[in-house]
Order: sequence, then structure tokens, then C-alpha cells
Amino acid sequence: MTLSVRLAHRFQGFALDVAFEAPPGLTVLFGPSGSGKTTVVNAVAGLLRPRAGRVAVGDWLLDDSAARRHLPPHRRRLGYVFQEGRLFPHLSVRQNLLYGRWFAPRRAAGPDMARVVEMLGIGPLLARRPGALSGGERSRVAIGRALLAAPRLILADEPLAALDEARKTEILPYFERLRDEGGVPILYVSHALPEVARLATTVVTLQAGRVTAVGPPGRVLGDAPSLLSARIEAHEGDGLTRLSTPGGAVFAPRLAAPPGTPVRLRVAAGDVILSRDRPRDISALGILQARIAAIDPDDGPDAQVVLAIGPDRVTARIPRRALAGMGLEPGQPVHAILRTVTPA
Ligand SMILES: Nc1ncnc2c1ncn2[C@@H]1O[C@H](COP(=O)(O)OP(=O)(O)OP(=O)(O)O)[C@@H](O)[C@H]1O
Repeated sequence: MTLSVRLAHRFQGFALDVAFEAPPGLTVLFGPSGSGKTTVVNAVAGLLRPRAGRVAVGDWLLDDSAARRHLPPHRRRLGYVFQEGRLFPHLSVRQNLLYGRWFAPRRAAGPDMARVVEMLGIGPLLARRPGALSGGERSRVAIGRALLAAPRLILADEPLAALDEARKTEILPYFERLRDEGGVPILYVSHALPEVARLATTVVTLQAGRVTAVGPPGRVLGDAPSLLSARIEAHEGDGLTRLSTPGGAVFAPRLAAPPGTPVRLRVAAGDVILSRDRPRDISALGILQARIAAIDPDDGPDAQVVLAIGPDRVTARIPRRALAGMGLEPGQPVHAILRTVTPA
């Protein structure tokens, strides 16, 4: 089912005028602070009645200003996943999940509880209260509660923003499963590029209340740099700093911080070369072990290849001709050669 959104609205000093389609899968609304992401989500949720517009999931019409139709939020059949989960503290995990199902229409063919519990790995948590869960576990329960409401659309507004890096890494695979197995379109707000590169099947970029691009992440984000997590290991005698990353060591021009400091490296898609064999005698400052996570063939001369380097995702732009010659496919191991290494 496809979500189609057309909205015009005005606050003092801010005008929203957007139209986009979110096909099945996970659609990320991506844009800087104040660009209108939350306003779009609030309008889709029914919390904001737009001056003009139309919002529909398939042929289920949520808003149509021309027909004066505006379904109230509780009749929209949406599942919400917020920051920190917003679970009921006085109810057990099981009761929180059942509360989600309580909202499902009686005859709705929603997922059953056992399947959701299994998918999210929350079986051992069912008897606990939210206060006794980690942030990542709370997020998983919140996803389960949203799913059990048998929604036609899931709205997730920066659901990982309150989590630290380790918890984000823990929860991302569950969003991937939700995207791949849930069968419900997901509208997901984020301004974290690594999250977008990893989760999105469609990206809608917003700027000052307008849509600037819609499409698959590789195409829309283009050469936007990926971020790679690293840690300073040592400052070497030749003026370079050695850093460790989940894919191996890299060298950068000397950094000011002491050994042990975590840093993020910026990797431009055009600065990555791929090789099946580990290259020797090469002047690059970083050769990393990676796995191919996805390939977006694009229709130009280049393809976008998403690399998994430990928990990080790094996009490489590779000539399609080279890709075909190398016979690369998702899942394969590969060496990523970085032309330059720059701290973010
Ligand atoms: N109820 C409101 N009344 C007046 N102005 C509002 C209201 N809600 C949002 N705005 C304004 O609309 C603009 C877009 O806000 P919105 O929250 O949609 O942005 P956002 O992209 O979600 O930002 P962030 O990433 O910071 O959450 C901002 O300039 C904001 O101040």
C-alpha cells in the first residue's frame, strides 16, 4: 500500500507545501531542523488539520480538504513509535503490548502476539515493567505495541534520537525486520545520515517546508558523505594519526585529540574504491574489510554500493562497468580502499 501526501499549511513565518508518495517499505523524511518533518507527521497523524491537501493510504482516505474529510487521530489506524517508547510505566510489557491490540478493530487481520514477540525478541521481557528495561528494549516493546494495533501505516518520529550509539546499533536490525517482514508502510523521521542510509527504501528530503527530492537513498543522498566510527590509536612519527575502525586501521593527518578518543570519519562516496582481493603496494591510507549490504544500480554510469563496515554503513559510488566486471553481489566480502580520511 502506498501513502500519498499532499499538504499546504502555514504557521507564522513558515509555509509548508509538500507532495510525495511513500511506496511500501520504509520512507524517511529527511531534512534540517525546522524544515517541516514533524509538521508533516502531525498532519498524517491527524493532530494537525492542514489548510488544504489530501492524505491517503491506498484508497483509505485520511484527509481531503476538498471533500471536507478529516478523520480524527484515533480512527486513522496508525501505529506510532516515539522517542523512548512512551510505554505505560505501571503496566507490564505484556500489558503494554495488549494495550496496542486493544486499538485494533475487532475483525482486523493484524499480526498475532506470538509472532510479534518472536520478531522483536522480547519474550524474556514480558513480565517486566518498562522501568526495568534498557532504552533499546523499551524501543522494541514500543514497536511491538504499534504493530499489534494492526495499523495500516506506522509513524516513527526520530525513534532512536534518545538512544546512545550502542542502543541504536541494537535496535536498527529490528526496524529492518519491521520494514522487510511487517508488510506495513513506515514513515520515519530522521536527520541522522547513517540511519537513513541503512533503513530507507525511499527518502523524501525537505528544505524550508518544500520537498527537494524523492527516491531511493543512493540516488537522493548522492555524494552525501557517510560516517564511519573510529578511535584514535596512536600518533605516529611521520605526522599521521593511526585510527582503528570496525573494518581495520586507517591513517589520517595528525589529529589533536589523545589516543583512546572516539572520532567519526567522513567518507565521500566518490572517494571509495572497491577490490575483491586485498591490494598490496598501494598508496591509500586506509584499506578496510567490508561486506556489500546493497547495490542500487541507478540509471547513470555509476552505481551506489552500500557497504557494511561493522555496524556502520558507508556508501561508495562505483562505475557500473566496474561493478559488472567484478561480479559483486550483496552479501559478498570486499575491500574498501579510502582515498582520503577526514574527521567529521
Ligand atoms: N504549532 C506551531 N505553531 C507555529 N509554528 C510552528 C508550529 N509547529 C511548528 N512550527 C514551525 O514550523 C516550522 C517547522 O517545524 P517542524 O517541527 O515541522 O520542523 P522539523 O523539520 O520537524 O524540525 P526538527 O528536526 O527540529 O524537529 C518551524 O519553523 C516551527 O517553528
